[in-house]
Amino acid sequence: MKSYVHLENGDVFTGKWLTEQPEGNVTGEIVFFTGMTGYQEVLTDPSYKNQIVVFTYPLIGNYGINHEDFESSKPHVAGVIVHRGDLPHSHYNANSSLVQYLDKWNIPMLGNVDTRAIVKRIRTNGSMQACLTNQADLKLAEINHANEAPVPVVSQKEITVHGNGSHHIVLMDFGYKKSIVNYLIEKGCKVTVVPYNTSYEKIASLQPDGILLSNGPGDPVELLPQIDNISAVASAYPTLGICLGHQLVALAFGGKTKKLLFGHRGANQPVADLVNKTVFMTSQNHSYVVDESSLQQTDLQVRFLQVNDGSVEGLQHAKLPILTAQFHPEANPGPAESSVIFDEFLQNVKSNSGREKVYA
Ligand SMILES: NC(=O)CC[C@H](N)C(=O)O
Repeated sequence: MKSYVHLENGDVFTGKWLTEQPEGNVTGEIVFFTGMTGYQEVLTDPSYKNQIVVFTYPLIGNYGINHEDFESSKPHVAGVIVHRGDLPHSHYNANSSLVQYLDKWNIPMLGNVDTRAIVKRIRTNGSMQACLTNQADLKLAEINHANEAPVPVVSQKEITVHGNGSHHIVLMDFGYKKSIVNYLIEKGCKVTVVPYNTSYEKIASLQPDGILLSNGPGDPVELLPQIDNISAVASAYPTLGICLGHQLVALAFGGKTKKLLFGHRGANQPVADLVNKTVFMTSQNHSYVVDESSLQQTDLQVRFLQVNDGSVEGLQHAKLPILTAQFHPEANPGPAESSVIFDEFLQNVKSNSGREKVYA
């Protein structure tokens, strides 16, 4: 039976279900990921909540699914589009196939799709809404189905503590990837993960040495009701913002964000560090960027730039120990060379230790 990918602009592509076929139509924003590997991390990164991911590498699933590479406890993507995704897998660490894993969570995967043609269309028309379905004809309203704001759904509801190192980092969870916590623990931190809307007062009562504003799904502007709280927290402690966390710092200190035509998602995105005069390869997954022109009247300075399109990839504050990265210094999937960002953050944490916590 033929199945279809309908794009918001009217384009239709055919495919075949490689997983159980879904009960109804599956809608979401269609985006593409260019890494050759890393599908397990992508599927379980909460930043992909409500998105349909097209994998550009034509052979997905060939090393199966293992116990170690999850970025959270379950997959968050709305659907998956591949060229081939059901060939037998082989890896010493694998304990299920990609198809078995997706079926367990009722996430549909459409295969035999001309993924290159879809990606070319997204690159021209921009990211858009899409629908995976058995129906050859669909009305635009059925494709343009709005999804609920994703951060309140993916952020954890309880406070949890991880590791027992000597630097205490409070991570505000907008949809965090496990690798961020693992990195901090490896570097000698105790990490307290708190829900995205935890108040400044509650965070202060935890006596953090530093704050990590995590990655997460959706448009940063959806979190404007939280922005005064985020500003109070970031102004009071050495802070590192990653991806959505970076965008939230920009909004909290007077900057603006805007949507890229088709986003950056992959494992070979070059970034220039304007302070250290270096270029490194990074792992990325974002649709939105900080608008450089909006930073002029603020205390935020551009620290990192995308080499391919010149967009803002990170910031530092002129007076406060605040550092941000649009890319993922924790990598997973992808190159780990930008993990030095964690060292710089922890240096800020150490330099601040023993001082009054509140700068104001
Ligand atoms: N990985 C992220 O944190 C993504 C940030 C934001 N949701 C974006 O798409 O730009």
